[in-house]
Amino acid sequence: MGRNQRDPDRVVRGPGPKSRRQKDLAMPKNYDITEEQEPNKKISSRAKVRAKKRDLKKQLLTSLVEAKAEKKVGLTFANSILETFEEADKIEEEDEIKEEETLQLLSDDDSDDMPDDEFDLDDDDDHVEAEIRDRVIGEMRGEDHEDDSSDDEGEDGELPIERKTKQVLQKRSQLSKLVSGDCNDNSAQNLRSHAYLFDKSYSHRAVKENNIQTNIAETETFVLPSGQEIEKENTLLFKNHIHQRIKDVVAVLSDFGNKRDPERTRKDYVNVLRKDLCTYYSYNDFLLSKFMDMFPLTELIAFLEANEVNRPITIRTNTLKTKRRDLAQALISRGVNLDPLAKWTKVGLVVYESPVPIGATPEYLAGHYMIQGASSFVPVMALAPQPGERVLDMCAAPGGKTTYIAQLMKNSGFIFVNDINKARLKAVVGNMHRMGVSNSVISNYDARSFPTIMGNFSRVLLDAPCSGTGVISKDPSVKTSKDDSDITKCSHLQKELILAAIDSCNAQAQNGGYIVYCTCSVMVEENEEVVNYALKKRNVKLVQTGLEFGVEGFCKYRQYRFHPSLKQTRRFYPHSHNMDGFFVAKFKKFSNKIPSSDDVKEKQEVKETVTDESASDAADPSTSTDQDTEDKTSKKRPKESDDNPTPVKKAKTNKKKQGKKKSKISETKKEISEEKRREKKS
Ligand SMILES: C[S@@+](CC[C@H](N)C(=O)[O-])C[C@H]1O[C@@H](n2cnc3c(N)ncnc32)[C@H](O)[C@@H]1O
Repeated sequence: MGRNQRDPDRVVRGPGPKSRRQKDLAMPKNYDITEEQEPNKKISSRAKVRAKKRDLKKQLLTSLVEAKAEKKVGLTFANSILETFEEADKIEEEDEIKEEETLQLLSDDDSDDMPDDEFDLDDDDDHVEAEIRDRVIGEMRGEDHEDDSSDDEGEDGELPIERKTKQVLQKRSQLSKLVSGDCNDNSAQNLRSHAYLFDKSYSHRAVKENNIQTNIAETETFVLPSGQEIEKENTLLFKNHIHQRIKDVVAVLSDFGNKRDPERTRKDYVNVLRKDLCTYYSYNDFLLSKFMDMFPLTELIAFLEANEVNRPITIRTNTLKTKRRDLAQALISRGVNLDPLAKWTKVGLVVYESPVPIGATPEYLAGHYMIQGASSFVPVMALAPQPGERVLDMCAAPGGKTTYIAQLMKNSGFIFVNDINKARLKAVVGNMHRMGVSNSVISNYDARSFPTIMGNFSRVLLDAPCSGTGVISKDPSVKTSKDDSDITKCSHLQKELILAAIDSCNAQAQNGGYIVYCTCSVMVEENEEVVNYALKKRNVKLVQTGLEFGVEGFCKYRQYRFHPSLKQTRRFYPHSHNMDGFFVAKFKKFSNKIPSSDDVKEKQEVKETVTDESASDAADPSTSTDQDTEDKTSKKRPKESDDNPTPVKKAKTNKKKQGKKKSKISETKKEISEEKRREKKS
């Protein structure tokens, strides 16, 4: 029976598909057909599949437009995808006609001239899709369109449907290439995931075609995706979805009054955002929450993004052997593309491109430069070691900063180079030899005991072991491997090391008495908290680092309240300074006496009462050089009788005359001793 013929005996059971179809014309264009939205409407599984495909096509088209606009894909490639669309559509059309005919043949319910499956509400969406596609094709192709249609004549004996299927399969392999490529870019990533799904969707069609037209090799039909491929596909789709939600939630949080859902609190949004950021950037909840506490939203995203990107390769000229200009010239003649690193350094170079490995050039092997992140220059510049001085590098391996210290000291005086890790010390020895450093002594101690071994240093550098939260781009394992206890452990060790560093330094050293503390962590517990602890426990004060850039350290941070002079410390971030996250503090030691616990308490109280004085002191820009700083501090420095630091010796309790103390302090002291007495009794 033909599709237009009617059975005169047929009983009409209700409105035919045509009338139902007319009702649907009133639907909005972007109406999405799901059983949920229209529970009574019975939708065939085929219609659902087609609706899904339409969605995929739309997404692919959108991604394609984005990727093309951002020049992430070439015109030829864009064209090939669009052609795949066209071919796939043609196959689909022919397939539908065939299916209609089959249905017609099988069905005896043919009161209307349309098969049931045809009223699948596609038309409006199809029009929209066709419009988008035409627009995209127009935009994409422009004048450069290369017409490669050559389907007038088929190969020997090939039916048109076979030919088209083959073409689709060819295009599919092009799509697969795109899908399998690596990408960091969002639009390209979108395009890939959509292309992948689209490709998969048409793979099934290709299999179907092959079942009918069996003269296409079986291996070309459908390749079952591997577990890895499926995983990759799911990850890509999932990531795109999460990324979009992050953007949406950030948009709401940035204009909360207007954009919020009144039913939801800010906390609800923040919780969703935190989870999504953890998933998208692969952090554990602990670390991400820490970063969320530290940065405002937009800065947080910038920080997380910066952690996904490698820092520029930078090198430091070894002025013991060459000049920066000569080194640059030598490397340029080897085809290296480089530039001076920044205005703040006269020895740094940034390397953009190199045809030879930058760690294996003759200049490198001859020790003309050190490959060193820009952030590693900073603490040594703050330390400002002078020729002829006695300097200690407490945690030195592999010796990047030590070699810089040596060159600033013009290979004179002494550098004591220590590290607890013997294996890492081998790298120090290698670097010293290569760089021609001859003023160093290498030791292998736990630096916490260093004051009992040696003292009397003019300057001490403590580049402390840390959680590495500033160098995530170098070591992404930090994202998931650190928890609260790691940070606490680091902080504890750092506090012990900083006291040892201060105790190894001689407050009376000529032009010296400086300690630089630094970490490649951005955690407050490892930075400001450690510095604040040292301020309480020893006779040191913070001075300016002499660095022109970096952001001030925290004086107030959540539950913490630090000494106001903490603003003299400097923080460096990957997203604002394009260098690893870093923290630097410079102390001036003004007495070799180690305060007793009573003194510490007293010191704490005095500090609280003289807060404002310290703050104005800290803000004084004239403290930018060592000499200036020392002059300033010497005015405040109490008279010393003990010129020679003997760190092993325990300092005696320093009893000051009660009469000179402010009444407030003595009152507090009384209270403390009262409390002690009460404790003893109880
Ligand atoms: C951040 S790295 C130092 C990097 C080095 N300053 C440089 O620029 O090449 C920290 C170093 O501290 C060392 N370290 C850890 N605990 C130590 C301790 N208790 N005493 C001495 N060194 C220690 C580690 O072995 C590690 O080499």
